Amino acid sequence: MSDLVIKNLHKSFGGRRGVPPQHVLRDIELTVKQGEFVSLIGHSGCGKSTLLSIVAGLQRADAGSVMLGGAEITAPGPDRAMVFQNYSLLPRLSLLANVREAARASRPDRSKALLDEAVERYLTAVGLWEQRNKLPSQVSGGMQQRTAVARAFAVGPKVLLLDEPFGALDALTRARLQEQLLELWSTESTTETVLMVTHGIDEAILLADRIVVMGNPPGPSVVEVIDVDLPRPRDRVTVIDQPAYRGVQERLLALLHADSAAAA
Ligand SMILES: Nc1ncnc2c1ncn2[C@@H]1O[C@H](COP(=O)(O)OP(=O)(O)OP(=O)(O)O)[C@@H](O)[C@H]1O
Repeated sequence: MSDLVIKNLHKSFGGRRGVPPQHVLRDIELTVKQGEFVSLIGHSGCGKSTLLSIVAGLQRADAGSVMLGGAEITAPGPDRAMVFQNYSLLPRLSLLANVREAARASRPDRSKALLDEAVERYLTAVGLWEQRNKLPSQVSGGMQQRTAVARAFAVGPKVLLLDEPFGALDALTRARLQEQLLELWSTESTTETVLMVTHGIDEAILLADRIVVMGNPPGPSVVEVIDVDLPRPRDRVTVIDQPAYRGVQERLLALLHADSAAAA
């Protein structure tokens, strides 16, 4: 099984030239099971992006380990793909070339036919096949983010890491992209596990199987893990009437409010 297992993880920044270290992540113990969708939520600065980038292999922890399928993560790899808030497409490449180049570089052993098939499938799934020859500057922010999502799926990762990917989008575009993400994750891809940073309580409940509430230092990084016991597929209009939805929403609000009160 390709579970993602985080054990005893610590991370600080600074701590040189007489400046005390800033402890950002403290003693994180978290297992994300293969096939799970887990959201990370917490106030600004509690270390959500830092945790995601350690799982991506872009940063190293000071102590502890992150294992994927029994192997320790020490560097980026094609078994993980990350989507950032700010689109991060290459400006001189078309949407098609952005997706194709990332997919080709991450899996050079894939045949041209399989590569072309993956690129077309994911650009079509996010509704951008017709726009494929445009440059990022010629399309909207929402379209750029859809391209970034298509690119991440085309890489064929086991684990998708999403760092607040819809934060910069308007509500309608965000809703559409949430649906496309769920569709891709649940039906059309090799991607089984999703770890997603969000600031949106409703977004976390709509998408996740479990929500990890993170707190600001000096307390522990993981304050509570909440199960979202709502059947799938979830409909954003009707899901909010379910008692389980209200329960999770109230618990999240209480925890996040308590953390802001402690930080004040
Ligand atoms: N490379 C770095 N060097 C020094 N400090 C850093 C570095 N990266 C992050 N930090 C600090 O670590 C803390 C956590 O940052 P991080 O971006 O992980 O938080 P976050 O929870 O994702 O915040 P936000 O919700 O605002 O994006 C912040 O105080 C930040 O300034």
